Amino acid sequence: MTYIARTIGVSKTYEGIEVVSDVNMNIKQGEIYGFLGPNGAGKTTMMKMLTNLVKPTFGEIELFGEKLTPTSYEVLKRMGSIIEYPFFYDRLSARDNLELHCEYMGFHNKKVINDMIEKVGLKDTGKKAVRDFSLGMKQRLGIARALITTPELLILDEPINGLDPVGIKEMRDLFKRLSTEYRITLLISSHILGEIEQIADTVGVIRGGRLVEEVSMESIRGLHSEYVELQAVDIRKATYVIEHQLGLQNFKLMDEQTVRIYDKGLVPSQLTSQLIEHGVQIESIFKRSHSLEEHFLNLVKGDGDVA
Ligand SMILES: Nc1ncnc2c1ncn2[C@@H]1O[C@H](COP(=O)(O)OP(=O)(O)OP(=O)(O)O)[C@@H](O)[C@H]1O
Repeated sequence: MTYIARTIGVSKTYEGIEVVSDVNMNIKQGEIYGFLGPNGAGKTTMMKMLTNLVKPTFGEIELFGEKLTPTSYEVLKRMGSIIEYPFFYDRLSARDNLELHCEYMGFHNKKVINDMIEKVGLKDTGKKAVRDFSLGMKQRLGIARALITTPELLILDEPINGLDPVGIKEMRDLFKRLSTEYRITLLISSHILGEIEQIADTVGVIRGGRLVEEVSMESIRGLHSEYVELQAVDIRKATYVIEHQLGLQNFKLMDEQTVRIYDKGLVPSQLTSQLIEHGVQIESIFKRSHSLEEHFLNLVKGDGDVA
């Protein structure tokens, strides 16, 4: 497994208060890593540490396999970020803003500007001043600016915050494109699950400065599909009926009395009538669906505002 960024036991204390505690994050090359947590959980602080804006009190950070130190300039050149709200000259156009940025950064390859403007979908804005941009357009311009040095890793703190549904959709599409077409690894923070779950490959959940979960969305989806749970006196007989009479394959014996059936095509009324017909005494039967939302809400319970 190639990790583009890792944190090893990272903590940060401000004025005697530990706001990030012993965090181990593992961001794989090429993925979209969704960093989810309520306001004040420590997302921005983590991102600032990853970009060398803030030094960890304890622990280590590895970027592109190298330990991050105060002089890791080469490593930092391989990443782009938007952590605070990006500043623009609001009387100037998107292109002029990006040109000024290149000059300021001493980056002489201005040819990339057109590519970046196109990449983030601002090609048609022409001479329009940034002050007349929507919030979504400004966010995309910020991303274009962060992409100018063609980073391999892009770190975005709450990039969807405040956008309307159209803006959110455009931003999501942009993230997917950056990931699939341009192979950029993305670390995106949010306090809203719905924003993260549709795009992320891996989700890290932070609460009160602690990373309470880091998991692939694929495994989470698998875990939280719907199932029917059956309790019966003679569970062996019940599984025989499930397998041979109803032709179902996807079930799991949980204990001496309980079986969970994951088959999507299962009709519970059919199951009960077959079981009764074959003399199986049913103790209980119910359909369960533990949604993704419930799962994450349970993880951050107590802190309130993860939606
Ligand atoms: N420079 C600082 N000095 C003191 N405390 C700080 C500083 N920066 C952040 N904190 C505190 O650290 C905690 C975590 O803040 P952080 O901004 O990392 O959280 P967050 O998850 O990004 O939340 P939000 O989405 O509200 O920005 C908060 O309690 C915050 O008040």
